[in-house]
Amino acid sequence: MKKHKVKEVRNLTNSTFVVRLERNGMQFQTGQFVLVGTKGAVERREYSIYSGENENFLEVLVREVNGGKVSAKLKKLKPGDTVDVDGPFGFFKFSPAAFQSQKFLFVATGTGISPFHGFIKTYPDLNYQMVHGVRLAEEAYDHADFDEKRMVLCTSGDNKGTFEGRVTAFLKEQDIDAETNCFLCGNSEMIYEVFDILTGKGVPTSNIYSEVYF
Ligand SMILES: Cc1cc2nc3c(=O)[nH]c(=O)nc-3n(C[C@H](O)[C@H](O)[C@H](O)COP(=O)(O)OP(=O)(O)OC[C@H]3O[C@@H](n4cnc5c(N)ncnc54)[C@H](O)[C@@H]3O)c2cc1C
Repeated sequence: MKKHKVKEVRNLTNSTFVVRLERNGMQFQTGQFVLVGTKGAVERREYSIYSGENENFLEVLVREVNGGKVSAKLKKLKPGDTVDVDGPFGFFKFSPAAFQSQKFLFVATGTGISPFHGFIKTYPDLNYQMVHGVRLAEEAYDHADFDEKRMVLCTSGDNKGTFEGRVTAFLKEQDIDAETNCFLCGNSEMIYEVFDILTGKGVPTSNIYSEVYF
């Protein structure tokens, strides 16, 4: 475990924020996660790495969960504070060179967009479509960092996104090339449903990769 100093906390909504930490030389592959906790705390939680492999800082995107033990403490962090970080861990690693087809579909709910932010920061020239599902359009976390033409914002609680409804409803309407490499990240319910939609459209299970948050 290492101590990392907080450089900045950037609020994106009332409950969601980006914590920028000193990188301290940490090597990782985009898509991996770190365990983060406040200084000396017993409890730590997994957070996908939001920043790119080549940036000189380490970022995580966190949503404060109601009554959550760790996320509520992270919300109170200030520049200069220290957090405990372990890792990197995980197999949701992304390296475009590993794929024959260079067509990528990224599907996320809520803060599940975090690893994909890391992907595009690391590999800005990717041929991808990002489908992001949130309740309200204000939860379009840092969408300006993505290519506007490649982003679909699905909103289930207002009509201010590109598509009104859940990511599952959007995907059901799409033709998806079976060669597409599909990456899913977020809550388990979405992942199971999207998995069925994609396989139903002929995408082989070997082309589907997922990271479950809760
Ligand atoms: C591999 C991995 C990567 C993750 N990456 C991120 C990330 O990048 N950003 C992020 O915000 N979270 C991420 N999470 C979730 C995170 O690890 C914590 O579970 C979350 O911050 C809640 O922790 P807590 O201690 O505040 O709440 P707890 O006290 O542990 O739990 C409170 C309750 O909230 C539920 N819960 C957990 N996460 C959410 C959520 N996002 N929305 C609604 N309910 C939830 C739990 O199931 C639990 O019932 C990731 C989880 C995993 C397994």
